Amino acid sequence: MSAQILDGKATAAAIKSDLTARVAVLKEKGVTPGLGTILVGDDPGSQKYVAGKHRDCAQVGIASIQRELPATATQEEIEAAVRELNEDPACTGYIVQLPLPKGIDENRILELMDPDKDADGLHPMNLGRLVLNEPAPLPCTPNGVLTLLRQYGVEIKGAEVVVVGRGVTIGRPMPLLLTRRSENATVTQCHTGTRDLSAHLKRADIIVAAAGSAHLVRPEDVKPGAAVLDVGVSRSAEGKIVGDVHPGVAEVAGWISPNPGGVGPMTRAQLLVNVVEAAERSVG
Ligand SMILES: Nc1nc2c(c(=O)[nH]1)N[C@@H](CN(C=O)c1ccc(C(=O)N[C@@H](CCC(=O)O)C(=O)O)cc1)CN2
Repeated sequence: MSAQILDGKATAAAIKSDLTARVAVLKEKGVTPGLGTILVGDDPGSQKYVAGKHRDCAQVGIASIQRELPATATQEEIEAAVRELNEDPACTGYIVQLPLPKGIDENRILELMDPDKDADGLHPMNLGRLVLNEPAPLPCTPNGVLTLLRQYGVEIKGAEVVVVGRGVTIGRPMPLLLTRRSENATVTQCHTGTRDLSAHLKRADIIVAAAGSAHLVRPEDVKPGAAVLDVGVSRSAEGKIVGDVHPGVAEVAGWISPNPGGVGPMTRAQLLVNVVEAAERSVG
């Protein structure tokens, strides 16, 4: 058996094509959506992701606002950049690229953002709205995972889903999205404290692997025909991406997302969706 590829690159391209048309309509109404990014430090991965976000913006006609601070930036300096984007009328929505350097209070930075400009859906108010089932910008990676599953017709309703990881960008919000009535999945959240990960994985119809642990999910852990989404990123000595999913899983799974080329491009596409939706709300 060889799994069907959940092609994030192609699905993201289709989303961006739709957004290009929507941005053109907004511009006719005198509104140019703008995405801001705050990047602190010189982590090559983060630099690459932020550059990709701005490349996407250029493709669909969204304006880019880039703020870069050195790794030595203080809490106060980062907070000043956040306040500046909160006030900038050209900035429809923005993100603070995570993780921030050690010693910076990340939660305080997120809390300081204007929730109406939170393009990542990670402000506590927006995460709270998600819990309360109120409209909110959805966190980009979890929403990208859902969009990819829907695009390829993977049954989510009633599915047993195992999410591996509990980080703020994916692991925490992913079950919130999956357990909404519109999705109706049953979710088990696993993490480094889980006693028998393999036992949980073996029961899953859908696995979302977001632990950042190379080849954590092995072929023998996967139920034949399951959908496996590889979200985790580790780097080999040569700097190449190594996902959380062992390559042999493709022989057992029914669907698999490549890494790179799977959830990463979807994360970026959903970010643009959040910015365009915010701009559309502003024109009513
Ligand atoms: N503020 C945020 N910070 C971070 C988020 C996030 O959603 N918001 N998620 C991750 C990183 N991330 C988004 O910023 C991200 C990860 C991967 C990609 C991507 O396009 N990956 C490519 C490969 C790129 C490469 O070669 O390295 C792919 O998978 O094909 C985009 C964005 C942590 N921080």
